[in-house]
Amino acid sequence: MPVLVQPNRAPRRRVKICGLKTPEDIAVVARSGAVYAGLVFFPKSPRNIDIPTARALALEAPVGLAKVALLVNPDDALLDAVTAEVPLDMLQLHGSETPERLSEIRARTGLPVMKALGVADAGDLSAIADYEEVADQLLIDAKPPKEAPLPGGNGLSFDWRLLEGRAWKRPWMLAGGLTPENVAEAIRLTGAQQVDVSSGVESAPGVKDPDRILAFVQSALAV
Ligand SMILES: O=C(O)c1ccccc1N[C@@H]1O[C@H](COP(=O)(O)O)[C@@H](O)[C@H]1O
Repeated sequence: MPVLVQPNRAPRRRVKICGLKTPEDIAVVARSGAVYAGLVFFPKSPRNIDIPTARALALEAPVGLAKVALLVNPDDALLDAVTAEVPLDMLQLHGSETPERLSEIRARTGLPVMKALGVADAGDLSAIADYEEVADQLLIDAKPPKEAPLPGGNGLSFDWRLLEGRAWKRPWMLAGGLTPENVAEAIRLTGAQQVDVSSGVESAPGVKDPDRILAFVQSALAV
């Protein structure tokens, strides 16, 4: 009898590719072995898409590719509009949402929430404890500089040694300036089992590069 499932051979590490805008992006991400596809709802971003486009992309995604909506301080109207139209598996909250607001969003949408937290130095790590009880996952990203136009997606990294040996209460994802060239080192230093990338797999802002997506996932899963 053929063996259809080989759980012991499935990589434990999970990769998210964020800022997908076209059916071709979805196809290459699905083929790459990544398990999360990020859809950005933030007008200032070069990766922003409207709700009908997001719906079409989400419907293209094969079973097994989780659709993650990236939102920045969304109000209830935006949450309702996005979740009514787009079949989603998780929300990524990349603004200054408080733990209380996170709980509200979780209850309102019925979706798991991943809270992005920016890190520049050791002092920023104290915020992790504030969210560990309410977030389903944490996303640890580089803190954007004050003048940065975006709260994330800037291709900036932080000192990964700050996370070395840390005990985590929640599943978490490492982000910020990851590339096919540096992701393996980032994983080794931080012990991250999940990694997220946007600008590091682009040929221009908002334009995904299939070869870089494939190289990124291959490097991340090979560690
Ligand atoms: O990708 C964006 O345009 C974006 C906009 C607003 C908030 C977050 C955004 N992206 C997220 O930022 C991190 C790091 O991205 P990068 O790899 O350094 O470009 C990642 O979690 C993206 O999902």
